[in-house]
Amino acid sequence: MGAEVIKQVVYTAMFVVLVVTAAVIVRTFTVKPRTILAPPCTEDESGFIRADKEMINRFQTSLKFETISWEPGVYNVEELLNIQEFIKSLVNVPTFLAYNLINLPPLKKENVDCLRVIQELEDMKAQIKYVSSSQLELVNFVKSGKAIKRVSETSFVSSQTDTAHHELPDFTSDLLDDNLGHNPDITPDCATDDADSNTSLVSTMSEEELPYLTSNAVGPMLNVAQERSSVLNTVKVKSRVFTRTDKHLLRDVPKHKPYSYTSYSYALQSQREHNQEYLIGSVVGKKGLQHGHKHSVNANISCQSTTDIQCRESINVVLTAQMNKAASTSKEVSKMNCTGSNVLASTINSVADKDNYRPIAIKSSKILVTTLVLLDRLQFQLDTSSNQFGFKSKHAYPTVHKSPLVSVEVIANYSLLYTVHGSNSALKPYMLTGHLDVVPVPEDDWDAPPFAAEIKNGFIYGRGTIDDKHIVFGILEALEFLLKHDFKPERTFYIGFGHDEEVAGEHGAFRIAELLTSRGIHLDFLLDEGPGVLSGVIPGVSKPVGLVGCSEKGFVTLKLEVSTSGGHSSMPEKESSIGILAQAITRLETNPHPSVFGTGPEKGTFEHLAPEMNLPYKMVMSNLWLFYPLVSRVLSWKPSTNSIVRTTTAVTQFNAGIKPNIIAPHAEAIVNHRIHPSETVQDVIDFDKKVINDDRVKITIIQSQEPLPVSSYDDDVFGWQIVKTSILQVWGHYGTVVAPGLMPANTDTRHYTEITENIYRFSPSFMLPEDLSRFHGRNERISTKNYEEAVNFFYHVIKNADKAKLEPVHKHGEEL
Ligand SMILES: CCCCCCCCCCCCCCCC(=O)N[C@@H](Cc1ccccc1)C(=O)O
Repeated sequence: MGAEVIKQVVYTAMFVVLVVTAAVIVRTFTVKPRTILAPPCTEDESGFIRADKEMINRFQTSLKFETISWEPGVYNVEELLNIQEFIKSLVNVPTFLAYNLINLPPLKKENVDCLRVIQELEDMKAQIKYVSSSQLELVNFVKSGKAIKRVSETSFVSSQTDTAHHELPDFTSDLLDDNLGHNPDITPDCATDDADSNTSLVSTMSEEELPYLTSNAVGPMLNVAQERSSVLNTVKVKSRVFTRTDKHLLRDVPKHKPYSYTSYSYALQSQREHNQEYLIGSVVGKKGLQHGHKHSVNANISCQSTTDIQCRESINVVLTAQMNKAASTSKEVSKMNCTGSNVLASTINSVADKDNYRPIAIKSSKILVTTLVLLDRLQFQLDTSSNQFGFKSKHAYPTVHKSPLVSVEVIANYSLLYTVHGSNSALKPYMLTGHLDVVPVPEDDWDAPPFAAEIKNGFIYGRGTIDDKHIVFGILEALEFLLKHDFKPERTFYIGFGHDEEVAGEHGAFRIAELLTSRGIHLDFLLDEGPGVLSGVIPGVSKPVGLVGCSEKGFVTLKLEVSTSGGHSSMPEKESSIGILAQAITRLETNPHPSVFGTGPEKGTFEHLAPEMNLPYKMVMSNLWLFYPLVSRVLSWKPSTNSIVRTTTAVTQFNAGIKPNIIAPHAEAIVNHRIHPSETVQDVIDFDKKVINDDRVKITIIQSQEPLPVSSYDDDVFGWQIVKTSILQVWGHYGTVVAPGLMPANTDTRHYTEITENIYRFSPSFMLPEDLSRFHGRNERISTKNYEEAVNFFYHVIKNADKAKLEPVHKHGEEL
C-alpha cells in the first residue's frame, strides 16, 4: 500500500516535471521579438545631421567652466580684484552653481539653503568694497545686520585715510585688568545692536584660573557666551578676553630682560538659529612686549567643526592687547570677522609678524577680515557658457531664437521654457525636457580636466556630458537644423530646461510645470533623461538595449541620530553614540529590503528582452512564472540590476565626534533609500524601524518622494511609440532592441505628473557597464559619435511626433 502511494507520488511528480518542462520549452521557442515598423536611419538618408566641427564646438563650449578657487586669507590687490569679479559674476550666474557648490562635501545638509545663499550673494554684491594697505588686503563681504555694517563702514574710513590720524583712544591698563566689555568703544561690534549691549564680553581671571584657561579655554567661556541671548539677523559671535600677567608664561624668558606679557584666550562662538550658541573653537596665546625689542604675538588657533559652520557663519574676534604696559596703554589690535581657523591664523600672523607691531595694530584697529562666508575651502565652478545662457545660446542657435514659431521664457530666473508653436491646435502638445545644472566634481583625478571639454580618443570629457548637456544641446541642435530646413510643426511642443534638477528641481521644473498647468496645458507625453542605450548591462542580452524609464523609483532620505551623555574618554560607557549608530547602520546594510522583482515595470523589461536573449537566459526569462526567485537573485548581484529589484539602501553620510579624548555625545547618519514602485515611503520607514529595532536611534525624514506612476508602454500609445521608433531609427543598425524599464534614480519628471500620464525617461547615450559609474562620477564623457546620435535622436523625435499618429507598431510580443 505504502509502495503504491510512493509510486503514485513519483509518477505525479514526474508528470508535473514533464509538463512544466514542456511548457518551458514551448514558451522559450515561441516568444517572438517585438518588432517595430520604423526603418533605421542611415547616414545617406536626407535628414541625417552630421556633427561637424562647429557643432562639436558648440557642445564643448557648453561644458566649459572656469574654475576659481582660493582659501580665505591674505590677498594682494590683483587677487582681490579677481575675487571681486568672481563674486560679481557669481551673483549673475545661474543658481545651480550655488546649489552645486554648497552641495560639495564636507558641508552638511543644514548648510544647504539655496535661497539664503543666493540672497547673501546678492547682498554681498551690493556691498563689496576694498580696503587697501601694503600687506593686509581685505575684502569685506559684509553680511546683513546693522551692527556688522556699522563696523565695516568704520573700518573703511579708518583704513582709507592716513592711519596716523586714526589711532584708537588708549585704554588704561586698569581697563585691561578690569572688565573691558564695559567700555563701549571696545565692545565687539557684533554686540552693539543688542538690547543688552552692556553685557560683559571680557572678564578677568584669577592667576590660578589662567593656566587652566590657556590650555582649555573653551569650556568656561561657553557658559558666559550662552548668557547672551540677543539675536541679530547676522552672525553674532562672542569673544571674551582674559588678560593677566602670567608668570608661568615668563618661565622661559631670559631673566635679564624685563617682560610684560598678556596672556589671552578666546572662545570662538557663533550664534545659530534658535538662539543656540555653538562653540566653534578657541584662540589661546600670549602677546609679549619686550622692552627694547620688537613686540611679539604668539597665538594658537584651534577651531572645531569649522567645516560645519563655514558656509553659514562668521567669527568675530576682538584681539585686545596691552601694547605698552609702561605707558599704561592698550589697544584693540584687530577685529576679525572671519571663517575658519586658517583665516584667524593668517590674520593674527600678519599682525604678529610685523616688525613694528604698532602701526599694523593701528591700521588694523577695526579690520573686518575677509568674510568668505560661502567660499571657505570650496572650489567654485563658473559656467561661462551658461552664464546668461539665453544670450549665448541665442548666438549659438540663431534660427531657434529668431524664429517666429518659437518663444522663449525665462522661469525662476534661470530655467528656460521654449514653446514651438504648431499649426494644428487639434494635436495635443508634447514636451522635451533636460536640465542645465551639473553636479560638482569632488575629486580631480580625471583623465582629462572635468571642465575643459577636451577630446581624447574620440570622447569629449566633461562634467555634464551625459548628465545632462547632451540632451539640452542635442535638442537645440536638432531644432536649429529643422527650422533652418523650413520645418513648420503642426503639433505644438515645449522644451523645458530646468536649472536645479540635481537638487530636486523645486525651483526650475516645478515652476515650469506650474506655469503650464496655469495655462491649462495637458501634454500627450513628456520625454526626459533616463537610462539610455545599454550594451552588456542586462544579463543575457548581447544586443544593445534602448531602455526607457516608464516609471521612477521614489526616494526617502532619513536622518538617524543617537545621543548619549558623552564625557571623558577615560571613563567610557559600554556603548557610545557612534557604536549604537554604527550597529543600526550595519543592520540596515545586512538586511536589504526584500526583492519585489516582477511587481513593477522591470517585469516589462524582461518580457521585452526575453526573446532577444541567449538560450539559457532566454529559457529562464521567458518563464519568469517559474524562475522569478532565481532571476531576482541573479539580478541582485550587481548594483545596477539590483537597483530595479528592490528598494535600495545607501548610507551616504556619517558624522560624529570632535576630539580623540571626548566621547561623542551625538552621532548622526544619512540614509538614502530609492523606493521600488510597489512600496511606499511609510513601508520603507516601517521596515527600517523593525530592522534597527533600537529606540535609541531617532529617525527623521529629511526629504521624500513616493514612486511615480507607471506610464503605459503599450505599443499603441503615441508617446511610447515615438520614443521607441526614434531609438530604433538611430541605433537600430546595431541590432538595438527597445524595452520599458524602471528609472532607478530621479529626474525632474515628478513635477510634471499633473500635466501628463505618459512620461518617458531616456538619455540618448550609448553606455557600456563601466560607463554607469560616470554618472556623477569620474571621467564623465560622451563620444563625438554618440553626441551626433543624440542630436539625430531628437531630430527623429521631433519629426515623428509631428505626425498625427504613427502607423501602428507590428506587435509580436505577448505577456510572458
Ligand atoms: C536593468 C538594468 C538597469 C540599469 C539601469 C541603469 C540606468 C542608469 C541611469 C542613470 C540615470 C541617472 C540620472 C541621474 C539624475 C540624478 O542624479 N538625479 C538626482 C535627482 C535628485 C536630487 C536630489 C534629491 C532627489 C533627487 C538623483 O536621483 O539623486
